[in-house]
Order: sequence, then C-alpha cells, then structure tokens
Amino acid sequence: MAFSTVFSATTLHFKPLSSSRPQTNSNKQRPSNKNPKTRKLKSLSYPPPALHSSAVEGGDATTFTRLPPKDDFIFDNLASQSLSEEIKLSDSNPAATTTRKLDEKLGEKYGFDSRNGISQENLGLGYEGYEVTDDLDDENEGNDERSGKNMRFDYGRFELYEVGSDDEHDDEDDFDGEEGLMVFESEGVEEEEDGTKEKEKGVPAVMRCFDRAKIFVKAGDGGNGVVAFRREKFVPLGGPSGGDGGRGGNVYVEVDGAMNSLLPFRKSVHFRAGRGSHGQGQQKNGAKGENVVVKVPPGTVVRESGGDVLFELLHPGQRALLLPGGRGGRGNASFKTGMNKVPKIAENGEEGPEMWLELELKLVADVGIVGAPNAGKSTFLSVISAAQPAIANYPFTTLLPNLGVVSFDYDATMVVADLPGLLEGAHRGFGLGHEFLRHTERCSVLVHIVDGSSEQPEYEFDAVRLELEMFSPELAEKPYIVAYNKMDLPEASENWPSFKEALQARGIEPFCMSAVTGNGTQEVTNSAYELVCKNAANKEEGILDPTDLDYVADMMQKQRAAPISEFEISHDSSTKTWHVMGAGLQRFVQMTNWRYKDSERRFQHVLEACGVNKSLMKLGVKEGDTVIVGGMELVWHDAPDSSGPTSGKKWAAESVE
Ligand SMILES: Nc1nc2c(ncn2[C@@H]2O[C@H](COP(=O)(O)OP(=O)(O)OP(=O)(O)O)[C@@H](O)[C@H]2O)c(=O)[nH]1
Ligand SMILES: [Mg+2]
Repeated sequence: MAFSTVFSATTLHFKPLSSSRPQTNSNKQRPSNKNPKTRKLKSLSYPPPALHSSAVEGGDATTFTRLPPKDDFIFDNLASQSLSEEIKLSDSNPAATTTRKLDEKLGEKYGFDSRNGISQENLGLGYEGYEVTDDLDDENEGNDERSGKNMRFDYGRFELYEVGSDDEHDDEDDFDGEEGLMVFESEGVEEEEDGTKEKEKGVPAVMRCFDRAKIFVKAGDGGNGVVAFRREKFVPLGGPSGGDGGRGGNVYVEVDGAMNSLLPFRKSVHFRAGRGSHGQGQQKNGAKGENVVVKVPPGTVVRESGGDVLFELLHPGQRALLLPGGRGGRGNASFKTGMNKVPKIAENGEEGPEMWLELELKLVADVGIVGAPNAGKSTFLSVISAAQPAIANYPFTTLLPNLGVVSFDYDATMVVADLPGLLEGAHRGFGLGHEFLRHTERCSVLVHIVDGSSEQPEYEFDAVRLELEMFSPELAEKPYIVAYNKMDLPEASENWPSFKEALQARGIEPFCMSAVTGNGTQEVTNSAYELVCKNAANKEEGILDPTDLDYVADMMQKQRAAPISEFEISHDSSTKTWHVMGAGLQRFVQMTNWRYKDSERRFQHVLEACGVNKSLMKLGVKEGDTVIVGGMELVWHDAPDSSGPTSGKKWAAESVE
C-alpha cells in the first residue's frame, strides 16, 4: 500500500494531554492481602530450658520509649479541663453505647453507679506522688458528682487524642522543637474559624509515625538512545553508531531486621531510583540506573495508597521487587535495516512507574504484655530480656511499644513486646492502648500483668480483659497468662489468695511474681514460651511464598508488553474529539523522540500498521476532527488522492493551537 504523509510545510506541535506513564491502578486487580498469619517461627525446643536472664545480645533488644518530663503530668489545667469536655469526646463516638453497657456490666459486678462513669477510685488504682490536692478539689467542686470524691489520679489529659487521625499537616506541631521530647498536653480542643465546631488534635506525630508511614516510590526512567554516525578516517559512510540508553533503576522493598519502627520514614518520604544513562556515539550503551532499596522493619504491611494490600514482609532479608525500571531507548544503530541503512531516529527512554505507598507496621512479637497503666509491664520486660524500657511510678511511662528478646538455651528465642497501658475505653481511643493494641494481633500469646497493689486487682483484670474483647474478639481468644505482680508489697500479698481463688473459680490459673525482685518471673516466661511453642506448631501451614513477592513488578512488565494493536476508540461528538487509548500506544508515544524527523514518519506508519487509521475512518472521522493518541493531540486531515485508490484517507498531525 502506498503511503503518503501530508506533513507538508506544517510544523508539528504536540500537546500532551496526560502523562503517558503506565498506570499502576491495575494492581488493584490483585486479590488483596495475603494471610497475615503466615509468620514462621523458628523450631523451638519444648519444654523450655532454663531462662538466661542476661543472655540477650544487646543489639537485639530495642526500645522506643521516650520518657516525658514529669512536669507534663502536673494538674495545672485539670480544673479548667473539666471532665465534661472529655466525656463529650467519648460520647461522640459510635462505640459509646457499647461502652456504656460495659460500664454498667462492671458497675453491677463491683457495686458502683455506672451512670457516673468509672472513676479511678472505682478502678482502685493508686499513683504515688500524683494525688489530687485539696485546691484542685475546691476548683473542681461543681464536678464532684462526676469525678468522684478523693479521686487520686485522672487520666483525662490523655483522653484527648483523636485516634486514627490522618492529618498530614500537623506533624511538626506536636513537638516542642527538641527531637524526642514530646509535648503531651491537652491542648487538643481547638475552635475552628466559624467557632461552632471543635477539632481534636491527632495523636502526636512520633506515635503516629511509629507504625504508619506514607512514602513515594519511583522507578528510574530509561536513558535515551542517540543518533550518531561513525566518522573515521578511511572509513567512508561509516553507518549509524548511536548507542541505546541504559535501563532505569528498580525499586525494591527489603526487610531490615535491625529496624523496629517506621519512624525513619518521617524524614525521608521520596524514594527515586536512578535514571539510566543516555546512549553515546560509537555504539556505547548507557549505564543502568541505580536501584533503590526501601528498608522496612519486619512485620510491615505494604499497601498502594488508597488501594489494596500489595504484600506483607515478615522475615529479615525478604526482598520484593516492587517497581521495575524503565527500558532504555534504542539508538539509531538499532534501527538500521536493509531498507534504511542511515536511520535518523532514536527513542526516548521509557518512564519508570511511580506510586504512593502506605506502610503499616504490626510488630512481629511472639508475646505481648498487656495490663493497666503502672502494673509493671516494662519492669517485667526489663527483667526477662536485655531491653531497657523507661520505668517510672506514673501511668503512661511507656508511650511506644518496646521489644525485647528472651533467650533460652540452645539458641531458642522469644520476642516479647511491652505495650502502653490499657485504660477503660481504650478500644474507643482512650489512653494510648488503642493505638498499639493492633500490635498484639501478631502475638500468639498475651501476658496479662495485674497490679497486685491496686485496691481491686480483680476489677482491674476484668476491665482490661473487656477492653481486649471490645477491641477485637480475636484478640480476646488468644491464649493468655495472668501474672499477679508486686508480690513484694504487703497489700499485694494480702490480696493474692482472694484473687487467686476468684480466678481459679473461673478456670484461670494465675501466676504471682514480683517483677522488681525477679521472683516468679521465670515461671511466667516459661509458661508463655510453652504456649508460644504450641501455637507455632499449629501455625506451620500458612507460610508465605517468598517467590510471590515480585508479582507487582511482574504485572507491570506484562502491562508494558501490551501489544500496540490493542486499543479502544471513543468519540465525543460535541467537541469532535476521538480518543484512541491503549497501554501499548501510550508507551509508544512516550518513547517517541520527536526531535528526529524519521520519528514522525515512523509514528504515521505505526498508526497505519496497527489499524488506528482504518478504525477511525470506519467510525467516520472527518477533516478537522481532533484525535488524541496516547496523550498526544492531533488533527485529522484527509490526504490528497494522489497516491492511488488504495491510499484512501490519511490523517496528519498538525498544530491545534
Ligand atoms: N514493689 C514493686 N514495684 C513494682 C513491681 N513491678 C513494678 N513496680 C513499680 O511500678 C511502677 C511502674 O512500673 P512500670 O514497669 O513502669 O509499669 P508499666 O506497666 O510499664 O506502666 P506504663 O508503661 O505506664 O503502662 C514502677 O515504679 C516500678 O518500680 C514489683 O514487682 N514490686
Ligand atoms: Mg511501661
């Protein structure tokens, strides 16, 4: 078929309408989430050998606890921060009704009026050094009924953080400028401009960034090919010698066993792989772009922003190829054919794909330590492992989970996570517990520490158990051990027999210990280890197939390889516009380097060969219609009839402005 172009004297002006980058949305077709419980435990010996209290390598145990200055816990604004405000916050929560029922349930059992809410007096927790003074009682007179008399500690200040806030813009606001020192004050309620709505501040950035991050990744673009000709003495007509561009770098996501949080992503958000070098004369191909490896802690769930889970990375060393780099463009040496021995054409490099990712960390620990604030959880962790979490006699000493590794003989280990204290209402955002309760989802066993020195240890135990149930029934079904702590204190040892009896009556066999002296802690650890071993045996089946991790990149490669002849045409009669859409065509347009004259001819030829022209004519395209191909806007022109009957109509690109 004769082919006549009608570029004539018109200069070409292309107006890209949209990026011709491969879309990554198609990843959504992938069935979501792998089974999250696919963690494989090392083969562990059973029954457990003796515990080495000091056998942990320092490097294994880490802590993220930041100790807030004690001054942050003063009660200066407790009076002005009336309880009614706090109650308002919780009332707005849809879970409030359920919680009211929970309060009533506990109220019935322990004989107080649940309508007044559950005061700390009822909870029976004492916090030395933080008793509310008479002055405060005076100032709080009007609230006596709600807050209860002789209230010893109020958690109100911690209840103001809106859990799950995704506000991206207040990161810096939560800090007082000094790295690591968190301003922990109840300045959460702000009036909006119109003065009608109240807005709560989010969880402080350091806590939010501990286990959640949003990052941008981009694979490297391919290098461009070049047009060059061999020019050498005594070699006339040396021929084309333009080299190809190098491939762009890939983006990998790799598990780094030394990492325990997503905090590093707070400062580095963008990860771009290197672009391939351009080709050069003398048939020199460009170098490959540098790969980029995004390091994440074990237990990271990787999700496409606003989309499905792509994969979960659990074991150190696991590596997933996420985005493949763009292909290098071909130089003119690659276009040499028998028909065209001096091609003046080269391609652009292919653009590397990009996407926003949401990372979520669910700690990979075998055992999770839960309990009310100040129960001695961190003390227990510090005794059984080499971790050195902050320990102090006030609630919420622990703001971020701590991990510790407990080592047994024969190289058997167990990872233990100490979580922030749980308050009543934690499941709906009170205290810090809610933020971190989901970290227990990967734990196979829970150790529930009860403060024996509290006024009603059994009540404290029930309240925390109910919180776990309210958060997730699955969590409540996990095997757990009850450890009654602070046995060295007389009040604790006095209450122990009644506590033990009460729990035994319910079929639970509690342990007693003193975390401070270390008495009884080994029994608790051993018992937890036994449960971990039992669970590990049950979970052997669901092992994640590591070869499957590259599937995102594979899908993209497949999408790239889409044939150019697969396209769809849509017509908008009001604007006389035709849209020709196809992944192959889009990629072809993006890689066409319009600087070279042969590119235009090739473009026309490809449109003819892949059937775009034919299809458009069939659908009735008319002189002057706009045609958009792979992001390029062009105008259709009927070709002059000079090239014979078979040539029919041709169309040409020309300026549309
Ligand atoms: N007497 C005695 N005191 C203990 C024992 N265990 C912990 N404590 C004390 O209880 C206080 C709280 O201990 P932590 O380990 O910080 O308690 P926690 O449960 O981690 O508290 P949060 O992190 O605030 O939830 C500290 O002053 C400890 O010294 C114990 O067995 N006996
Ligand atoms: Mg603690």
